[in-house]
Amino acid sequence: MAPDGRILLQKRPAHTMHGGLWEFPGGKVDPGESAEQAAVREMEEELGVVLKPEDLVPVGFASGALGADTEEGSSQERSPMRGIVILLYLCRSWQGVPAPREGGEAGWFESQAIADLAMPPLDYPLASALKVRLSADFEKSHELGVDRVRFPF
Ligand SMILES: Nc1nc2c([nH]c(=O)n2[C@H]2C[C@H](O)[C@@H](COP(=O)(O)OP(=O)(O)OP(=O)(O)O)O2)c(=O)[nH]1
Repeated sequence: MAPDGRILLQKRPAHTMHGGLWEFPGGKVDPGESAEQAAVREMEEELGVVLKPEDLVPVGFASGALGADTEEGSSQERSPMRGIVILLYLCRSWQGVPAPREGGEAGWFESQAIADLAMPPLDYPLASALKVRLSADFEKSHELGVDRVRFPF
């Protein structure tokens, strides 16, 4: 999240599952990694920015069937279902300027605009969890008289 409250999302490459849809940046956890280590690694690999694991604030999670709403998903329905759980973290500080390294597209969005984007199914509940979290942060900063967090809803 940028200091002005905008959130970075990236567009999934056209040829992949959910291709062309906007998603929260991230990727799969490798064996032996924690979720936070995976997030730090993926942000460096995909966007060229360095995050500290301690700067990651858990926001929420979403779970469902892998590839739901896709052709891949419907073919998987005939085999044992493979589940997917996505964890969303908020990070307000990093080193470097985020830019897609793998030829994709990234964009900064006002948080209230995210739910109007075309996204894979699990990114919608993640966007709702983010909205709740930012709202709580705003209320808290308001109570404390701190004008640290912009709340655009
Ligand atoms: N963001 C998101 N991904 C989803 C949803 N449903 C679903 O099956 N997926 C899949 C797409 C991807 O295969 C996987 C996310 O892994 P990923 O971000 O590492 O994407 P990827 O497999 O295309 O990339 P990579 O591992 O080759 O780098 O989860 C969803 O609702 N949101």
